[in-house]
Parts: sequence; C-alpha cells; structure tokens
Amino acid sequence: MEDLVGMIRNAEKNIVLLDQARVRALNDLGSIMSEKEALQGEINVLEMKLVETDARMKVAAQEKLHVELLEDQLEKLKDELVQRSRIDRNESDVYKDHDYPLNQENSPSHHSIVHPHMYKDHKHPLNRDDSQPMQSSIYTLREELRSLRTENESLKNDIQALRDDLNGVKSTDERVIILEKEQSYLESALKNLESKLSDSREDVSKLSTLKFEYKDLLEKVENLQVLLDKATKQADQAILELQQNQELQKKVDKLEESLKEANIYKLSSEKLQQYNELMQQKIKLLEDRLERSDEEVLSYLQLYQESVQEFQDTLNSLKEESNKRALNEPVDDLPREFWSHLLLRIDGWFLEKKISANDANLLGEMVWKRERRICNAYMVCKEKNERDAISTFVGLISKAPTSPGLHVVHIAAEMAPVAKVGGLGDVVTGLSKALQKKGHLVEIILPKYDCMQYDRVRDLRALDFEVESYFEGRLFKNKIWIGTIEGLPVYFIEPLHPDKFFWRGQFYGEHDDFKRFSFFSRAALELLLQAGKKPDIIHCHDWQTAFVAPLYWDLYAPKGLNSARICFTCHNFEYQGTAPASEMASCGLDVQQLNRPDRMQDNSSHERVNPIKGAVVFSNIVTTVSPTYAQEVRTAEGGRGLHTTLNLHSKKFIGILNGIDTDAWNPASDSFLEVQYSATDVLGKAENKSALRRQLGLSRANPRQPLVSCITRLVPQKGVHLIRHAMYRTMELGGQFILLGSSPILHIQREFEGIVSQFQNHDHVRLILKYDESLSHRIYAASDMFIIPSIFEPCGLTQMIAMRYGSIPIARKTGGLNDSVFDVDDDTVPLQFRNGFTFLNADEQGLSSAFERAFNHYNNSAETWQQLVQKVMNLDFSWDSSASQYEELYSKSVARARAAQRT
Ligand SMILES: Nc1ncnc2c1ncn2[C@@H]1O[C@H](COP(=O)(O)OP(=O)(O)O)[C@@H](O)[C@H]1O
Repeated sequence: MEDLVGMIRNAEKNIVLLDQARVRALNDLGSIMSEKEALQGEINVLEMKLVETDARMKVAAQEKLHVELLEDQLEKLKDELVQRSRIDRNESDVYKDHDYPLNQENSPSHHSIVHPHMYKDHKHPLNRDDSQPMQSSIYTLREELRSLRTENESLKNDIQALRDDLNGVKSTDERVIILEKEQSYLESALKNLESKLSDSREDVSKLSTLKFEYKDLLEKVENLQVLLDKATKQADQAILELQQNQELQKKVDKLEESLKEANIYKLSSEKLQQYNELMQQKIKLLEDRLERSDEEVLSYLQLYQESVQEFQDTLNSLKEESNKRALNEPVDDLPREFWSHLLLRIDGWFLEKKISANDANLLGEMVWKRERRICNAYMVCKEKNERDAISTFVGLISKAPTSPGLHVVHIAAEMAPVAKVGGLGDVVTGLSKALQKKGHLVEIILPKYDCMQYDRVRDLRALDFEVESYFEGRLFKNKIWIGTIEGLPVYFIEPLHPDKFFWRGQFYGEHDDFKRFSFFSRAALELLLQAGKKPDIIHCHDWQTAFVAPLYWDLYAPKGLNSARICFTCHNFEYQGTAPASEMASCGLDVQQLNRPDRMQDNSSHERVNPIKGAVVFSNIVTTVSPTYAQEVRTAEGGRGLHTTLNLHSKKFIGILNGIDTDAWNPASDSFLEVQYSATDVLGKAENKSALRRQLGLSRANPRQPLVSCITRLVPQKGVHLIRHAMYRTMELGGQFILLGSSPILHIQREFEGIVSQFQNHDHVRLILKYDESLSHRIYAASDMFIIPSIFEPCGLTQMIAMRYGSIPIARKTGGLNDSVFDVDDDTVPLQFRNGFTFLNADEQGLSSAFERAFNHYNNSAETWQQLVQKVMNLDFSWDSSASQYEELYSKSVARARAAQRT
C-alpha cells in the first residue's frame, strides 16, 4: 500500500511538474507569438517603405532624365550665349559712347526671378532686349538643377537607409525562422508533456481503484474477523458441550457400574428388574443425547475449522495481495474507524486494569497522533492473544510524546445516525467528525438506549469494567460499552438501575426524564474520573446533559477531574427541563446551594430548578446554534425566561451556525438515492423525482410539475398551520406536495392523520407520518422546493440539507434560517449569497407571497431555475468553518485556564 501511495504521490508530483512545464511552455509560446507578431508588423512597415522607396526611385530616375535633358538644353543655351556675347562685343564697339541702360540692368540680381516663359514671345533671340530673359532662365535652370541634385543626394541617402533597413529585415526574418523553429520544438515538447500527463492521470485513476479494492479487502478482513469471533464463540460452546459430555460419560459409566451391580440382584427382586429397565432406558436416552451432542460438537468443530480455514485462506490471499499491491498504507489513509477502534481497545485494557493509566495515556496519544509504530504493532498483534498484544503495545512506550491537539469529550443524549431525534444528533456527529479531522482527540459518551440503531455501531462490546455512580443515596453499577460510530470512539453507559432508565423503547418523553438524564450526566463524569481521563474540554448539550456543568465544578473538579473547561451548547431554549428543586438532590447536587436566583433557580418559578440556567451559569463557554438566534434569545420575547441570565453572562455566550455532515449528506455518493448526482451533473435529480413519485404513487404525468416538500418534527415551533397552508397553496398553484414528519404531540399527530385519510391515493399530495431516514434522503433529492415556515428556528438543518440536494428553500426569516437563506429577489444581499425565498411574517399571506414568487421563478425559466439549483448545491454548509470557531473558543478557554494556573 505504501508503494501504491508512493506511486500516487510520484504521479501527482509528476502531474504538478508537467502542469508547471506546460504553463511555462505556454507562456514562452505566448511571448514568442507576440514577438513574432511585432516582427511581422515591423516587416510589413519595412515592406511598405520598400515599395515607397521603389516608387521614389522611379520618380528619381525620371527626374534624372529630366535633369539630363535640362543640362543638354543648358549646354546649348550656353553655347548660344557665347556666340551672342561675341556679336555683342562687336556691336558694343559701335555704341560704346552711349549710356546704355543694359549695363545696369544686366546685373544678375535684377533677373534672379525671371522665368523662361517671360521671353517666349520674343521674335529674335539676338534682339538686345531678349538676352535678359535668357539669362534669367539659365539662372532658374541652374537653381532647379541644384535643387534636383540635392534632392537626388537625399534620395541616394534614403536608398542607402532603406538598404540598411532591408538588411535589418533580412536578419529579422532569420530570427523569425529561428523563433518558429523554437516554437515548433516547444509545441512538440508540449504534446509530449500532455501525453505524459494523460498517462499519469490514467495511472492515478488505476491507483485509486486499487485503493478502493484495498479498502474493500480490509472490510472483508474485518468481516472475517467477526466470523472468526463467532466461530471462536461456537468453539468455546463446543468445548463446553464436550465437557458436559465427558461428565455425562462419567455418569453413564457410573450407571453401567450400577447396572452391573443391579444385574446381580436382577433375579432376586422384581423391583430391581424394573429399576434395571428404567436404568437401561435412561442409559439409552443418555447415549442418544451423547451421540447427538457428539454430532453437534463435531458439526461445531467442523464449522469452526471451516471458518478458521476460510479465514486463514482469505487472510493469506489478502496478505499476498496486499503485499503485492500495497505493502504499507500510509498511516493517514487508514479509516478513522481503525483509529477509534484502537483507541477504544487501549481504553478497554486500561479500564479492565490490564495496563496502567500512564501507559494507556501514552498509547492513546500515539493513536491520536496516528503514529506508524502503533499501527504496525496492531498489525503484528492481530493474530496474537491479548496478553502478547498488550506486551507488544506497552513495549512501544519509550518516552512521552507531546499532545498534538485538544482532547474533547462530548456528553450528549443524541448522536446521528444511531440515536437521533432531531438536529442535536446531527450536530454531535458532524462537529465531532470535523474536530477529529482537524487533529483533535474526540470522544463521545451516550446512554445505551435499547432503541438505538445498533447496526450502525461497529465493534460494539461490553467492557469487563463497571462504573459505580451515586444516585438517590446509593451507588449503582453501570455497564460500560464501547464501539465506533462514523469513525468516532463512543462510550455507552448502561445503568444497572432497577428503573431501567434507557430500556424504554424511546429516547425522550418519559415521565422521569429529569431522573434519567441527571443520572446519566453523573455517570458520565464518573466514567471520566474512574478512567483517569484528562480532557481539555467537556462539551455538554441541551438540558439532558446540562447537569454536567454544576456537577463538574461542585463535585468532580474537587475529586481530581479538573483538567477540563466546560462548554455548553443549547440547541433550543424552548426545552429547559425544569423540575421541582428537590429532584436535583438525587444526583448529588446541593439543592440549598444551587436553588438560588444567581445559580440554578428557574427565573419564573422559585420552587423549580432550571438545568439550562445552571449550565449557562457554570460553563466556561456557552453557545447556541446561530448568530441570529443568539440575539433573539437575549430578548424578552425570544429568551423563554432566560434572557436576563444570558445577558448577565453575555461575555461567554455566542451563536455559531451549525454545519451539516457533508459526507452523510452528499447527493454524489448517497446510497439511498435512485441515482447519484452533483452540481455539475444535475440530470440525476429528475430521475430521483420520478422514482419517488412512482414509489409514493403520485402522478408522473408532467415531469416539470413542481414538487414541494417538508421534512420536520410536527411541533408548534415548526409552524404547523403554515405547513398545512403550504400543502393547500401548492395544490392551488399546480404543484405536488410531500410531508415527512411525526409529532410527539397527540392532537397534532391526530390532526395530520385526519389529513392523511383525506388525501389517501391523491395524485398530488402525500403525507408520511413517521421518522424515516432513508426516505428523507430521497425526498431531499427529488424536491424542487423545500419549505421551512418556522415560528422560531434556532438553526435548522433541513434548509441546508435541501440546498445540498438542489432543493430551493422557502423559509421564514428567523434564527438560523435568517443566517442561511437569502431571498433571490433581495437587492440588499450580494448576488452570490441569494439562494432561496424568504418571508418575514409568520402568517398565511407571508408564506403565500414567497410561494407565488418561487412558483413564478420556476415556471418562467427552466434555465434560470437550473442555474439556481446548481448554485445552491455548490454552497458550502460543511462543518469546517463552524468547527474552526469551536476550536478557537476551546483553545482560548484552555489557554486562559493555563495562564490563570501559572499566575
Ligand atoms: N420524520 C423524519 N424522518 C426523517 N428525518 C427527519 C424527520 N424529521 C426530521 N428529520 C431530520 O431531523 C433533522 C432536523 O433538524 P433541524 O432542522 O435542526 O430540526 P430540529 O432539530 O428542531 O428537529 C434533519 O436532519 C431532518 O432531516
């Protein structure tokens, strides 16, 4: 297994490296491409320039021709001028005495801007007046020539510059070619990497299937272990029977001897004769029994041998297989059940006085830290007897390791899924699992109810250890059982009390609940004390275990169980468990001391004590299950008489929103569902809807007909009249309605039974009045909308579970609903948080308006509704962040206590 995990890790590393290389290659490619584009731009510019230069060169060539022509012309004109000046000289000899104006006017400065066309009308070039335009034209031509020359020069320069540019372009082209080569090399490298990546992905998937197979095999081994245990028991029984048979054989021998003696007197006495016959019959009977019993023993032995053989074979093959595939599973990957089982085993040894408290603590911490050596020791000891196993384990202890986290013990009356009435059970399991995942040592103490779901408890066994606890002036023994639930170590207390406190077929609702749970609270503390445990936090819940807080500080801290801080969570202030003050004495609490206004005395009745108030006063940390509810209970309307106490202790009181167990509530792996589905593949939701309609006999004519549901305890808190109204409103709006609920209140149960009979075999309504875990999963998955019209709601889990399964909540804005459901049409809430439909007033109009909006949204656009479904499925309602808040509260409280001890 270690190899496998090593391979997985390598493959994962390779994937990461490949991804990084891929990203780098893509970046390089990107920069090359942009460089290439820039170069291409430059080439384009240069090409344009080249074309321009070509054109200019052509023009220049034409100009040159023109210049040459002009030069010829100029040459001709010069010749002409020379001839003229010769003639002029001759003539000047004739006119030499005249003051001739030309002498003056001939000065070039006067003709500098004369143009050739000025003399074009002159008939005779030899005419004296004609020479002036001629000269000016020559001058102009010269000027033109000069300017053409300079232009020519600059063109030559341009051409030279362009040639240089051209050279540059050529070298750029060469660079482009190199870059293109580089690009193609990178692309092929990239392809290479991609194929390697897909190869390693395949490897990873193979490895994960191997891992699953391994887990499967592990489970088989455990099953076989159970089989072996059974077979061992059978063998023990067989040995017992064998002993009995031997005794019988002895008796038979004796009888035979007597028979011999009797034979002597056979003839002499008829009585003896009869006796003899009787004896023979008896012998026959005994022989038959012996034979039967021998056969039985033989069959037992055979069965045992077969089971042992089967176990041995499977074990060998598993060993081989596991040696081949996964020699050593990394310790972190072992299931949480394994560690919890190991922990309970060590505790069991300690409680049965087979190891010392110190050894138990040190071994416990090794388990807590999930150390490889203790895991290896377990593997080695699997086939050893208990004594050898203990000595192997104790041999591991060298030096005391330091604790990696907090040691938290929950004392509670419920734990999902084995003993669940409502949200409390979910919270105990969900919070404990999340804390365990964060590295804390978490243990749970529960009453051992007769009505628990025992098939969900693993490795349940009674310890050879009993805890004696005080009640009503006497000491009573308690049998201690251990087992794991959802991978958590759990202690079950079975009071050996004549009142059979937890053999009542139900969790609550008994006339003596106050007695039952005050007894349990004390027995739980007694267990911690006698087991020598030193928890950092003792976390108690609701009134049933609220007694723990005063019991701890008044009785158990003085006895030495003083390492802990007490955390109390109230899941619902409606249930306070008040009782006449005198009843408190049963569990050993001092009535005189505690029935005081500042301690446990009920705020509205001075004759009664209030366990919740006691826990608020005596705990170090007090929490409730949502921030809004924490505010509400501090008001006179919401506090159920405890608002003054809560305000007095407000510094230690906080509301933390519950999470849900996202492993247990996961549509992608939920085995109760017809089809598993997820936010990225919601098609399965429609299949679950169709399957549930078929199962419940509802009409399936229109797959788009909206399905509204409600799963709840039917108590006034849940807005029973609004649930009823929702059912009728759903029908009016053309939807279908399913209710799963039951009521501990007789008249409500009756009322709903009446509605059930009214809607028997109805096409669009189904009411199921019972508690049904698996059906609840299927309803969450099938529904389009989910209603929670509570009058008050401390936290509420159903809205979160519904969203996890893509059912859109329609909820009243109160307590935890106000902290978790945000209206789709509420502009004041950021868009990403909007997830359902809410209403403020707890009346039919309020509910109807939210209902109508929900139906409108559903009917108007299937696509938008689908997006909403996907969005709510992706919201995080896990315990992660809530557990972190508890962790912080615990740590701060422990740190404060340690600091106080130091000073
Ligand atoms: N009849 C029922 N069948 C199955 N599960 C139920 C039933 N009634 C309630 N539940 C479950 O009980 C839990 C209710 O928790 P929550 O909303 O906090 O309400 P409360 O704790 O007040 O009952 C949810 O997990 C819900 O699915």
